[in-house]
Amino acid sequence: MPKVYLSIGTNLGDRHANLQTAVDKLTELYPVLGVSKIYETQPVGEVVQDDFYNIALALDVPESLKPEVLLTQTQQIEKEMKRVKTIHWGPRTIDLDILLFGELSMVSEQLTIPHAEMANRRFVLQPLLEVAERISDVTVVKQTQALLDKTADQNWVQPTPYDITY
Ligand SMILES: Nc1ncnc2c1ncn2[C@@H]1O[C@H](COP(=O)(O)OP(=O)(O)OP(=O)(O)O)[C@@H](O)[C@H]1O
Ligand SMILES: Nc1nc2c(c(=O)[nH]1)N=C(CO)CN2
Repeated sequence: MPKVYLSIGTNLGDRHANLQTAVDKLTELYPVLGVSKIYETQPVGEVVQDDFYNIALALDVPESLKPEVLLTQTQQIEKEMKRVKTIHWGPRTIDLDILLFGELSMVSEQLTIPHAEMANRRFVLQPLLEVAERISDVTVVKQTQALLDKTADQNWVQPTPYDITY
């Protein structure tokens, strides 16, 4: 069964509750293999906005699952959580990104996998490394560690004492 890694971010409202709600909705769809700690992270990009909470998690998905279907499901969760699209890269209740989908590498109008920006984002790589370590995914640990070592992004990423339950 392919492993899918997602990144989830929020910087509006009750950030801990937003992450927990998104994970609860995902557990109704697929078994969750592991979740990182919650990280508080400095906003990346030009927009002046509040700090984010970010997590990464791993899902066990069926071989038959098409990435486009997963995207529709993650976008449905965003909709249900009343994510309102306003400013590009601006504040959001919840944002779910597909980072890795098994061994798949693809670029289409809708989807780029692995995620196009992940290599430059400490707020993605740090939680991804942690969850890959938690589930002993040696390949992803190695790849992610190499990317983290290279990242020039200086924005801070710090673990919070909060955990997601699943
Ligand atoms: N790996 C991926 N995971 C999720 N979405 C992706 C991925 N690759 C491409 N996309 C596309 O990115 C589009 C925009 O995603 P999203 O709304 O999260 O954008 P953003 O980078 O957060 O910026 P914006 O502030 O413009 O919304 C989605 O509609 C989706 O089609
Ligand atoms: N720290 C942090 N910064 C961001 C984030 C995010 O999730 N975390 N998401 C963004 C839009 O995709 C833009 N900037």
